[in-house]
Amino acid sequence: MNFLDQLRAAERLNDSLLCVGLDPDPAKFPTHWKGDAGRIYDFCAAIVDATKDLVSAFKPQIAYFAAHRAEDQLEQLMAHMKRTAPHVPVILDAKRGDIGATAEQYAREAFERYQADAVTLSPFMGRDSIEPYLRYPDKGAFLLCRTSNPGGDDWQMQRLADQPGQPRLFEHLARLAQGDWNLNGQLGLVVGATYPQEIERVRALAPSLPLLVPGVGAQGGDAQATVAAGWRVAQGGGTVIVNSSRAVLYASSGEDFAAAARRVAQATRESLRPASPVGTASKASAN
Ligand SMILES: O=c1ccn([C@@H]2O[C@H](COP(=O)(O)O)[C@@H](O)[C@H]2O)c(=O)[nH]1
Repeated sequence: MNFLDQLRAAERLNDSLLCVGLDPDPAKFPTHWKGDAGRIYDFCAAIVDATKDLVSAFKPQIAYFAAHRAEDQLEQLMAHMKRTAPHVPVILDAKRGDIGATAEQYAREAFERYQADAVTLSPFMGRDSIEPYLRYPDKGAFLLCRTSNPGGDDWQMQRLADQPGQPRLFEHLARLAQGDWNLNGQLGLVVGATYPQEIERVRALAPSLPLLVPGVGAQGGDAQATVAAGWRVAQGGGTVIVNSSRAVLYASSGEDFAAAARRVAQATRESLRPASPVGTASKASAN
């Protein structure tokens, strides 16, 4: 099963557009584990176990593991997710971007070492920096397009004078990802929930691509506006994968942290309900 099929199956099974982000920060761990980087696996596995029937995807952010020399715990966690939640695709948030030869190694890391189903990439170095990931035909790749942070304006909102209509950089990228760059239909785009108008614009330019949307929860993005702007499955278009990390992970600092995470995940899933049921499949999207 390829990444998109896996994603749509998980959305339907769990009736959800929510992605729980796994950003383990030992300084924020529950009191009994606080500051203990040796508990990264235990913490994340407990969150996975508590939410695996509520999500369409999980998104571990690699920096939170690498910073604590916890890559072995990330490998363990990936294996845990494959074993206990095989129906939930895992997007490795690595934001890689480098020349082709180096990208080949990053692709091996994401897809062979960690067994991720999809990866996030920075498209700044162009098409040849993306191609090595697309050689894994069942895997997905999400390109940073209109990110959730204020500094995204610095590049992504600039206009390209030599393109017809002088599109903004993020608009140009959305077109490329929907078109020429998407060799085997593996690409998606990252668009922040903090900019619903731009989600709508990206959706217009990339009607069928899955959009990974971080920014609800701790960053204050509007869940309902995100779904209204980006979810087009009922019309035969693309879906949204709406990520929340800190708001779920650190819902409680007590021993009840996993139960509290589950409650927040449940409430967030509810806040992401589209007008038609998540499982809606039009003719086009069922293909
Ligand atoms: O534009 C982007 C791209 C990626 N992220 C990542 O998503 C999560 C958000 O975490 P919260 O705690 O829900 O704010 C985090 O891993 C970021 O690296 C993003 O926020 N914005």
